[in-house]
Parts: sequence; structure tokens; C-alpha cells
Amino acid sequence: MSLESTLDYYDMKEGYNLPQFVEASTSYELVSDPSDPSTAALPGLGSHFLGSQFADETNKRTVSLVLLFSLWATRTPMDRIKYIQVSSVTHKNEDLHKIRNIGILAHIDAGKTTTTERMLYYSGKIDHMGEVHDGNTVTDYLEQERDRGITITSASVTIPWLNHKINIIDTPGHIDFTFEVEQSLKVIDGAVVILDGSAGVEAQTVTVWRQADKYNVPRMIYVNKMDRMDSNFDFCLKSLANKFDTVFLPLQVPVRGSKAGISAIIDIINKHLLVWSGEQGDEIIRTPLDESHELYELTQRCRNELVEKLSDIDDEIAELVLKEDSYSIAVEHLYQALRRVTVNQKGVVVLCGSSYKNIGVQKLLDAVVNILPSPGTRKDLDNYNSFGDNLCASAFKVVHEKQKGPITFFRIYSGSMKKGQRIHVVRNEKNEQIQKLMIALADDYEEVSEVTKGNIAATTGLKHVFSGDFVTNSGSSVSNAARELQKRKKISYDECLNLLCPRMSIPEPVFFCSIEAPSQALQTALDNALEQLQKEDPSLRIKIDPDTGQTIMGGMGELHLEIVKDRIFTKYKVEADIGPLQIAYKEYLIKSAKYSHSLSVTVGAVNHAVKITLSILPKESEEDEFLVLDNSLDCVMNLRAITPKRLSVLRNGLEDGLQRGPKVGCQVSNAKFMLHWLEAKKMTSDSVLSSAAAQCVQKLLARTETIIMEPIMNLNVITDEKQLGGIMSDLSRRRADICEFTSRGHSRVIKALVPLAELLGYSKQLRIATSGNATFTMEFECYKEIRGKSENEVIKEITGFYPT
Ligand SMILES: Nc1nc2c(ncn2[C@@H]2O[C@H](COP(=O)(O)OP(=O)(O)OP(=O)(O)O)[C@@H](O)[C@H]2O)c(=O)[nH]1
Repeated sequence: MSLESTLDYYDMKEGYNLPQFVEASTSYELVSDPSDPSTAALPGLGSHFLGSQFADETNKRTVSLVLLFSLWATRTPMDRIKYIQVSSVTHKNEDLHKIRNIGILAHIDAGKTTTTERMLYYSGKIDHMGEVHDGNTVTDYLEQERDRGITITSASVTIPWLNHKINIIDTPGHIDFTFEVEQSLKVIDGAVVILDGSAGVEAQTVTVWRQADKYNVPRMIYVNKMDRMDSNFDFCLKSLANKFDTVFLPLQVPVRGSKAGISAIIDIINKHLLVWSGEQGDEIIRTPLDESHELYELTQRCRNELVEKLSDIDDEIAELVLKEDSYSIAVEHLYQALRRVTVNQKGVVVLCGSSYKNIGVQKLLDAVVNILPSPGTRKDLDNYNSFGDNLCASAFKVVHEKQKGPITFFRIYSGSMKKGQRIHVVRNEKNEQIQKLMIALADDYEEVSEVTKGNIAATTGLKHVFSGDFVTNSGSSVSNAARELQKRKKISYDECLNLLCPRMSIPEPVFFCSIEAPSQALQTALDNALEQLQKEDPSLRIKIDPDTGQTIMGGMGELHLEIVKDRIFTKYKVEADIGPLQIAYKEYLIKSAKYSHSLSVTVGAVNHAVKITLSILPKESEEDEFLVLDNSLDCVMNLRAITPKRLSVLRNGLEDGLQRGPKVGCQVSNAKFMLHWLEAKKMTSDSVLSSAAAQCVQKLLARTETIIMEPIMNLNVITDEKQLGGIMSDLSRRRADICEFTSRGHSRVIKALVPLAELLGYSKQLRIATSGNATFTMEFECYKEIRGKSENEVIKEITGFYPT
């Protein structure tokens, strides 16, 4: 019996007859008698939450006594209590093997939305199927966003299937949203990759496949649109084998009807012919394919081929093949093997169907449950056992909804998350409280009181959690868990910490541009939009130019910043003006200098005065400290009096001062400081101290020397033999450093380090030059001195003038 989300009232007079299923981990709430308004005013009643403190009490009688004690403790008159509300009863140790957290990945238009809509319908989560062309599907969130201002379902939906729970997590596909895509890929345990049956592997399929490779996500293929005249299952299998280096294992064969397109599917494993009947394909008619059937031979051949392929990659099947005829190997042995090879990523199962014509989706869901891994099978998650029952969860998506405010989606790795619980954010060490705890259903949320490990939860009320953050129930539970893991792993404490709650590595923004509100009246709306977008996507950086006061956005690519602008318009209704896109060059410090600076400001009767002496020096290694104090005899007495707070204010001032380099006004890198002297009048404010430090840095920089560095991207181009020559010569014109050249199936992969300045508009140019037959991925690699072009040319590009 499932105890989830039970909501019922139990008569208190029969308190000793609590329901049979009362057991450890049940949560209770005391409520007034809903039919008697006078009880509502009782102190301590209503939302009073007794929590799940019955951890070890399994017997009904003890539970009742604990309840009675709670009533006494809250001074609640016994005779006025009539009911106990048992709400959202949850098993603490929900069987992890009954959960699937999956992503659906696809090239544009392959049928992701249509397929998800069918999944929701067949699981009973919606009563009517929507269609993409009618604009009424549940997960077509842009439609919904426009109409109703919600984006919830883009992050996750939960459906039941075969006594399991499937959490379908959205994985957006844009290259320029790599950060967002990666957050989603980190939290899924498996993925379904959808192909268009008439197109086979397309450009974006290759991109998502590579991303899934990077995060070791086990996957399966669903070849959709098999109803189309030009669909071709064999062609799709060939294109898969050509593009990707793994063993593909078709479990089905589409059967064409008298008209074009699919009419039935052969289930190779069960040796059945499956025909979908009813208007919505609700019913599947199964016909055994025995020797008398005309499809028997085909089924036998395909099954033997499947077993042969499996025996090459799975030892247990290889042993069975030696003992018995491959056609008679039992279904359960095959499923176990398919699961093993999928989880270990030795093979990829292929299924087919037509979501639009309601053929095949139920079997796809069966395969998700039977073949894709559960959180319980993932050995890499064992580290989280060191948290014991304490919470550890990672935020993978933040969306802002008009009514609910920020909604943060979490994958829970350990313990459980409770409504009203206080959480600790590992990155910024902030503590805050969850308000509502929810699970996302089809087009809405269901509020729950607890979500346990392995699951996905949505929360409201969290302001300090960004996408990619880890949260726990307290700061000490992180350190305790790291120490616990250290005992088992025999590695350093820091390494353990990083295994459990990896620090978010936010990629460097390589492009930037100014952004302005169209009018003063919309400035606050724009600031608010930018703040919210930054929480959703930490790879978007916002800062104010200290000289011009302009707001500057930094991002990962041209498309990234364009989409930010679009989102600000569609969601926040601010038509912001965007300045020209610029590359984030840096100025690399190569010479030291020393300077003494004084600043005196009088505000009212108070004189704020600072005298500061600093040296700026090029770093000798990355580990060098940013600021050190001069410990020579002359200085040590003066510097001893500085408080840690003043030092931190000073540090902020130094960082501000480095924002404008002496050559072209770009951020200065490779700098460290030595503080020799600091005098500040007693009443001097932090802002005057920080300004004095920033001004001193500017004076120092005018006395040093820098060289301009440009961002270099790691580019991977995947193409076929024919296009290779053209792409290579184009890359050499782009000042590329070709690092590696490999083959993957029939594809060629070029790895190169290319200056970002040479990659503006590359996506469009590559598409035109190769008629869409090549794809690429790129990510920031490092900053390097400019080569193949003079620094003066770059200075002219940035400032508009050649240096004098
Ligand atoms: N013939 C046929 N058309 C289909 C099938 N599945 C989806 N389509 C159509 O293909 C188009 C794209 O389908 P979607 O479900 O929006 O595909 P998607 O992958 O979600 O597309 P994006 O959200 O744009 O990436 C729509 O017009 C669908 O009606 C199918 O099985 N057969």
C-alpha cells in the first residue's frame, strides 16, 4: 500500500485506534475540527507541526502517547481536540530502485514535446492529450509562459509507471546555455534520446550525445515519427552506428501497414506483435509470434542478432549462449543483461514508434523502468551515505514565477527535505527557510510535507540558492560528512568536501555588452529582471562600470546574451537597449610599482582621511596570495592595528581598482599587492577607505606595464570526410591551433584552440559552408597572449585608435 500523500482525519477519541499503517517516519499535524469554528482559535493548533520525531517508535500505542504528550506540552485543552490530521505520510526509506530520474534529449522538432505529452496521458496525469500544432500541450512551456506566466514544467514532471516513479527533467539544448544544460545533466540518472525516423541522427543529436557522454549518462534511443512515408528504421540504425562509437541494440522492429508508415511493432524480446488500438492508443493488442506466424522468421533473426550482440558485451549472456539456443534465452535474462550494458554504457537500446499516432510510447515507458538505472544503482552516489540521515541536495534549476516568487528545483542525494525546514547553502554559508515544498505534476504542483532521497523536489521561499548550489541542513553536517568520508576514502578533507558538494565552477564570461533600460521608470524592473536571471543562470555576470555607471552583462556567447535580452522582454516586459557585443580581453600585469596615496573627504563635521602605501606585483604562481602585509620593521607596528574587517574593505577596493587596466581599460589579471602603510582617521567610513585603495591601484597601474590577453576557446568540430579540407583551411585563417584529429565511426573530429575573436558568427558560417553537415561545441579554455595579429591592431579594435 502506498502511503504517499494520504490526507485524512482521525477521531481523537479513538486516538488509540490510529490507522494500521502508522509507523516510523509518519508526519502528523494537529488541526481543529473543520466543522467546528470555535476550535480554530485554540492556541498551538492549526499548523502546529509535530514533525517526524517518531523515528524509532513503530507501535501504535507509543505514537498515540507521543501525541498526547505533545498536546500537553503545547497546553492544548485535551477535550477540545477532536481530530488529528495525518498529512503527506511518506516512507522514509522509499525504495530507490523504484525511482527513475530521466532527461529527454533531442534535435529540434524530433518530437520531445509530443512524446512527453503522451507519457503524461498514459500515466494518468492528464485526461486529454494536447497537440503541438494546437498549442495546448502541457510541456510547451513557452505557450504557457505567455498565457499564464509559468515556466514550472520546463524543469521537471513526475509520473507513475509500473509501480515506479519517473521524474522527467527538462534539459535545454542551446550550446550557449551550456551551464544550464550541464546542471540538468548532472542530476539525471538516464536519458531518452529521440530521433526523427525520417532524418536519423541530426546536428543537435550529436551535440546532446556529446554532452551526455561528458556526464556519463546512460541512455536509450527512441526513433519517433515512424508513421511518416519517408521514415526508415534501418537508415536510422546506420546513421547511429556511423556517428557514435557504441553497440546499438534494437529491441523492436516497426511493421508497415498497407498504407505507408507504421501499423504495428514487433517486440523482439517477448516475441509479440503489438498493435495499438483505440483512438488514443490506450490499448495494446499482443499476438504471440509463434512458428505459424508470417513474422516468425524475421523475429527469430532479429532476436538472434540481439543475443549475439549482447553476448559480445555481456559475459552472463555469453555463458548462456554456450548452454542454450539463443532464441530460447529467457526474457528476464535478456532484460537483466540489457540493464547491465546500459548502466555500464557498453550498449544503447533502440526502440521505435510514432508518438503523434499514439504508437509505442507505453513500451518506451516500460523500457525506462526496466532498463534505465535508478538512483539506487549509481555507485558514485554512495559517498552521500556519509551524510547519514542528514539532508544533502543540489539545486539544478531556479525559475521565477509571478505569484510564487523563486521556485528552486533540487535533486536530493541524502536524507529528506521537509516543508518549513531551515537549510544551509554550502557556497555562501547562508541559512534560510523553505516555505512550500512541492513536486511538479503535469501542469501544476502538489504540495507535500517531505521529499526523500533520490527524488526531485521544488521549493519556494529560497533567495540565496543559485542553480548549481548544494544545500544541507546545517554547516556542521557538511563538515561531519566530509570527515566521515575521509575515514573511508583516506583522502584529504578538502577532496572529500569537493566530492560531496563540488564547488560550482562558473565559466568565465567571454563576451560582454552594456544593457540599459529604455527609460528611467523601467530601471528598477530591469535591475530586478537581471537579478532573477542571474540566479537562474550563474554564467550570466552583471556588474556596474565604475566610470560610466552603465550596467554591463557578461556571458558565454552571442546567443546567450541575445536570449537574455529576449527573456527580459518576454518575461519582464522591458525592452532593454543592448550595446555592441565585445570580447572580454584582459590586461596581464608584467611590471611592479609602489605608490603612496592620500584621500581626505569631509562630510558634515566628520573628516574621513586615509593615507595608504601599496606595491603592485606580478604573481609568480596562481597560488600567490592576493594581499600580503609588509612585515619589515618599519611597517609592522603600523599594520598591526588593522582589523580583519578593514582588511576585507581594503581588499574590495583593490579588486575595484583592477577593473580598468592602463592600456585599454580591461580587467587586470596576474596582480598581487603588498600593503606597507595604512593610516585612517578614527571615523573614516568603509567607502572612503575602499575608494582610497581603488584610487591607489589606478595610480599604481599608470606606473606599470601590461600586455593584452585574449580568450581562447576549445573548439570541437565534428564533420564528415568530404568537408574536412574546407574546415581545416578555414580554421587556419582563424588563427587556430589544431591540437588533435580523431575518427568517431565515419565522422572526423577536429579539436582546436581558437581565439574567440575569430569565432564570431562561426555557427552560421559553418552551417552555410557545410550545408549543415558539420556541428561544433566550444568552451572557454584560457587567456593567452595575442598571436598571429599585432597588439596594436587589437587596441585599435577595442578603442577605435592605434596607440600613439
Ligand atoms: N508525423 C509525425 N509527426 C510528429 C510526431 N511526433 C511529433 N510530430 C510533429 O513534429 C513537430 C515537432 O514536434 P514536437 O513534439 O514539438 O517536437 P520537439 O522535439 O518538442 O520540438 P522543439 O520543442 O521545437 O525542440 C510537431 O508538428 C509534431 O506534431 C510523429 O510521431 N509523427
